[in-house]
Amino acid sequence: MEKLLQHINSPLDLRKLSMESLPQLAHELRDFIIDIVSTKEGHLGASLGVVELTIALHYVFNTPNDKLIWDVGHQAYGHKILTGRKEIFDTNRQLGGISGFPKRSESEYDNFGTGHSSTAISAILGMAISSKLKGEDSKQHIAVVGDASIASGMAFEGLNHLGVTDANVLIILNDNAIGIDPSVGALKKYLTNVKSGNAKDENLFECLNLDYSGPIDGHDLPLLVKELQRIKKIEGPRLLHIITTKGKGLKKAEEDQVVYHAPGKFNRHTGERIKKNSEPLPPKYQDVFGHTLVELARENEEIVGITPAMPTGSSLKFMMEEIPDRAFDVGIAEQHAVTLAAGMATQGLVPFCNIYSTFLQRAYDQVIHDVALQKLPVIFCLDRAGLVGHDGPTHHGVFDLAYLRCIPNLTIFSPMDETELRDIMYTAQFHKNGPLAIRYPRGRGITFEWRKEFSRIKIGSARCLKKGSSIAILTLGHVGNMVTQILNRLNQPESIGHYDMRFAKPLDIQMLNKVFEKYEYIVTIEDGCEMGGFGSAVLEFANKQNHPNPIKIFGVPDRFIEHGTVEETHALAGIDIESILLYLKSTLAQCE
Ligand SMILES: Cc1ncc(C[n+]2csc(CCOP(=O)(O)OP(=O)(O)O)c2C)c(N)n1
Ligand SMILES: CC(=O)[C@@H](O)[C@H](O)COP(=O)(O)O
Ligand SMILES: [Mg+2]
Repeated sequence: MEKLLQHINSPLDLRKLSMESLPQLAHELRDFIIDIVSTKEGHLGASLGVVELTIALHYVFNTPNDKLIWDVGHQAYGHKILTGRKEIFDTNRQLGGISGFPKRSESEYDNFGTGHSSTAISAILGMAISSKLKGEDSKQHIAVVGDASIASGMAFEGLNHLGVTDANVLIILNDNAIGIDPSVGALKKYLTNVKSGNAKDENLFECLNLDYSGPIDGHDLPLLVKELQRIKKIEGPRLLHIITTKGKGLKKAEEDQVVYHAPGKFNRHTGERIKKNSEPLPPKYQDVFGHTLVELARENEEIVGITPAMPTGSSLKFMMEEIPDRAFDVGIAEQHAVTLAAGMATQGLVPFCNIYSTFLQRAYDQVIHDVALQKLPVIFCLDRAGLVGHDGPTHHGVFDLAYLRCIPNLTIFSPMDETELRDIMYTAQFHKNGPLAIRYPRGRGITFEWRKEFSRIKIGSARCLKKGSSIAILTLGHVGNMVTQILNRLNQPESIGHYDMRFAKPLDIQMLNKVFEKYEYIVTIEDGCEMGGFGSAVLEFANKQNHPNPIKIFGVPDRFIEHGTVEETHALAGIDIESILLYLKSTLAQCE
């Protein structure tokens, strides 16, 4: 049979198809997504689950004139393929290729850039109000929001406003009963009741003044099209509740929805995941965090763990399995997670609040107002700090050092390896003098034998790893491991000293004074933004202490870094081995 998808280069082509041929197109679209993601990697389950919805939306609505926003955007692969990016979809998330999320600069069909969750309702309402003000009354505005994302505070703020407007907005609640990990909370319970017909009389969304319809089967394409055509004619704020299966159409992905959220490479026929490497590798920082927390929590009953919706990604799941009473997945609720931790800390608990660096941006005021101002001993474990690679600029954890360093009472540590991570976690439970943030990257460390006995780290203490004579390299965190490779490629490695500073705040002033007196040139390396980060802290120190040494800062420059492998994104940011070597060679030449 001739493929339908090959003739679809835009929704205009799609709209020429008969209703009867749409299920065939859905089948092909699903296959296409599976084909590419099985080799190129990326988010899988969410896009497979909305194949029918994607087709129905572009079939019924007049996109891009009608506005469509995909919340989070990890489910928008079908949308990308149907809106002119089929031929380049194999570049998804690769350096120079298309983004894994909707992006305004990429297509007129990507009405709003997403990546972080729960923004779509506010953004679509903004567009709808703008349409009203411009007199474009017939324009439709649609936001697709998942069941986990709609439970977030920001989504509720949007719904609360939406319900008192007459804006032409349709919210599609895509309810698959799972986020990355199973959805949590009272709203999940409510949605389960609605689906099973056990909800009490009042409908939550109707109470919020939305014209509610559903729940309907989100894989029944004719039904979806019919329902969307009906709803399209209604004015004002509406919500359609659809039920879908994450991973739909690939058995393995339906069966193991957590793993197949983003499974890596897999066999496109069987769904079996392809193992990357059989060589033993050092552990992931995430696993060291997860296992260490369990070890510490077994000994210290005050320890609690918190994650906003990332138990698997952060490895808090280990504690949730072993000590469920003291480990909390609060859903996509970063602000709540931080203030919850603050509340617990007031009562003497020792909260380890694990949040991806990029998602802590959501809870900045809570860090300042609820935690630091009250000097509460909350331990922030900032996962995915630095450049994260293929997720790109929405997810790079590069701003944390700058946005945390300026907050009084807050201590900031970054481990260079697994042992340091364990030791600072051990130390953190005794640190009662305000919050402590521990930032570490996505992925593996360097130490195989990491389950060593704990030792306590002195707050504000740096380590000298190698003495030198003319250039001191000061590093913060895992990026410090680059220095060994750099030294191996230099003719005069003896001229270079290396210091693992560990604390971005407080700095080890004693050590720094010695370093600035001994060495002529100072180089700082970090994987955070160069403005306001660790290098800036060293500059401020030098300025205060009147040290005249030239200081070169290697950090992420003042622009958003695109997606690619971690190595590629480091090179884009100029914090890769080659860029640092270039600088060191020319500086060493001046020292001669
Ligand atoms: C603010 C924020 N916190 C956490 C995440 C990580 N995250 C990405 S997708 C996801 C789950 C979304 O679940 P749901 O909205 O139900 O969509 P589904 O994946 O089921 O389609 C989470 C927690 C995020 N993108 N943004
Ligand atoms: C879409 C989203 O926000 C998450 O799925 C994110 O991509 C997870 O990142 P990790 O793979 O680093 O856990
Ligand atoms: Mg979901």
